[in-house]
Amino acid sequence: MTETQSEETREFQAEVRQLLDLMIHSLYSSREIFLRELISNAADAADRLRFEALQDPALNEDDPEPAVWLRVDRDARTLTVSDNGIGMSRDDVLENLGTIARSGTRRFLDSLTGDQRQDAQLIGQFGVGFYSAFIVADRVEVHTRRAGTPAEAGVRWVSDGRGEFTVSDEPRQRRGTDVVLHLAEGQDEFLDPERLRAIVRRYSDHIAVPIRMAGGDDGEAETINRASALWMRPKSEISEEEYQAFYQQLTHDPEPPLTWLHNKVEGNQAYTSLLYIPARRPFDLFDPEPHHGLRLYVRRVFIMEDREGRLMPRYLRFVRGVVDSDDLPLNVSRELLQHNKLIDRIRAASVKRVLDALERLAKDEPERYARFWEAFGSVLKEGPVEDAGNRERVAGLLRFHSTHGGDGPEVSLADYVARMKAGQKAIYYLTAESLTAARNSPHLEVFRKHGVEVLLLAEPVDEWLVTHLAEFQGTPLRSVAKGELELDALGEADESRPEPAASDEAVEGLLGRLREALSERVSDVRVSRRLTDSPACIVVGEYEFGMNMQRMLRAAGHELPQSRPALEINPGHPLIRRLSQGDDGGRFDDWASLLYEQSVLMDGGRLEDPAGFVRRMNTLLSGGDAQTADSA
Ligand SMILES: Nc1ncnc2c1ncn2[C@@H]1O[C@H](COP(=O)(O)OP(=O)(O)OP(=O)(O)O)[C@@H](O)[C@H]1O
Repeated sequence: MTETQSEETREFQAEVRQLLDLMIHSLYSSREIFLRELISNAADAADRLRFEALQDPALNEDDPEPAVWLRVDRDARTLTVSDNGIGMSRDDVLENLGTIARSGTRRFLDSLTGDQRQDAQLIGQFGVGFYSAFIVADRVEVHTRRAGTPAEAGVRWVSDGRGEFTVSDEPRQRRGTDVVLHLAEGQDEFLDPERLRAIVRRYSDHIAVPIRMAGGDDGEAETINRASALWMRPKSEISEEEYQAFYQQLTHDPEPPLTWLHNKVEGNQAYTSLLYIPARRPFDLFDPEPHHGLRLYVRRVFIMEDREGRLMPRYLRFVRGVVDSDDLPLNVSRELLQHNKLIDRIRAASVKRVLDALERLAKDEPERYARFWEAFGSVLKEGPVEDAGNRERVAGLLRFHSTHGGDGPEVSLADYVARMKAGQKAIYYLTAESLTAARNSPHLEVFRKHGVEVLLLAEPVDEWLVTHLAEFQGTPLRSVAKGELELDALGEADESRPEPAASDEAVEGLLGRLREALSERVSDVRVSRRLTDSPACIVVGEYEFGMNMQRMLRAAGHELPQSRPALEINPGHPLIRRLSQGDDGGRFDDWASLLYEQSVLMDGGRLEDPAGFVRRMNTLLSGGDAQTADSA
């Protein structure tokens, strides 16, 4: 095939085009990060080759030592980043470099702030690294061949980054990839070996693959990064800056990590782990498919990034870092990892280390712990659901909003238990759709009156949490919105219950009439021990899903049996008093509906017939004159 026959020109996918436009025109500050991105791709390619060659050594051809090269051609004004990694086939090239937007691209574009410095830092995190070449180059060529394919399968990709790229066949002896940057006007600093060396040291020093550059006048190539596995060095010899730099290379997170744990386990099953707890939440923390995981090495050879969560459970998925085992076989496969005792042991020990560290942080540095909680608290709340074995420990790390706390989520279960009232037998909580809804819920009235603390849970995950966290250190957790309340345990409850202003018979009579009027909608109507200010509220059975949970489940497409809540009324409220005295203007059914409907609304629920509700309310507000309202 001649080159022209194989040549095709394509347009960049729309979002890629937008991205390129941005690279070319606005990401000018910190433009040196392009080198970090290209080196990181090259090193990944080397790692992938090494892994595949474990199964198929022929892929190594006669060039088994992985390396990345930087080459400068002053006359042509090019900088080339080369690797002898896995390389790309023609299809790979088409897919990876232009026709398909990667999932991060849209989100990257959405996250831009307009502040160049900040935006440039986003590049690496969103997996849009390759295109950063166009920050400094006005023409980029990629020459590549996939390992294990013949020389004729080589491919060339060229673009000026302005809308189109061209792909053609190009025989190539060496496997792997060369990325040739034709530097744009004014970018000559990237032809200066000293400058390149400084950038590599700053951003890529701990990349485990050697980065080589033709050095001084003798043309000898020298390795310009450390290319050593930082985690294998003794702790005492690693500076704080080195730990942080390694973290940055691993994550591209511009912010330093909150803390890290570096452990060497000796013995017949030896391994080393270096685990980092980041300080801020990555953009993809809640993606259903995890993008990152701990990096697993076997005797310094990179095996895989553990996206399946074998080394770290999902509720600790924010932990980044490295595990390097001395004892796993080098040809370890994903399947093997699923059932491996050594992996199980490493995982259990790593979880313990992270929980230890979080407990220490919570105890010794509550302010930094609060930062951690803000970033990862809602993920940690998955812990009691996912990890029954560590339920109690994780529960101890949780922080909540509370009727007795300040503005932030700062109350731990231990705090709560320590200040429980004499006679109080449960940790009370309320789940709601939002914090405001929780704070204003009628369910809190009697608790406020008695000064009993209630935890306010307003995140979706909280509903799952409380179904799996029945107790904390022997004290049961109870929803204030479920079942009949037993406030008697608090001693003072009985005397201070709201004084029914109507006679018992009148209230009994009202209950009967309400039951009849609302028989389709509620399971029972009873006198409330919860309310002091509101006329009525909705209550579900002790073992039923709360209203909020029911709404979430339905929204997620679950079919739930129609369960009817109970309606509780407050005989001390003027409205209830009026109704029990028969003062309803001949519109008892409307009043009954209204009581029910306002209770549903206060609970954050939706009405089946909102228009009917508004009509009834207007009728009653205008004095219950049926004629005017109905004919309107
Ligand atoms: N030197 C290379 N060798 C082999 N494949 C490469 C090379 N450079 C890029 N690629 C391929 O192109 C894809 C896109 O690269 P790009 O830098 O845009 O994103 P990415 O590296 O996937 O993102 P992330 O930084 O999240 O890993 C890569 O995933 C890889 O498949």
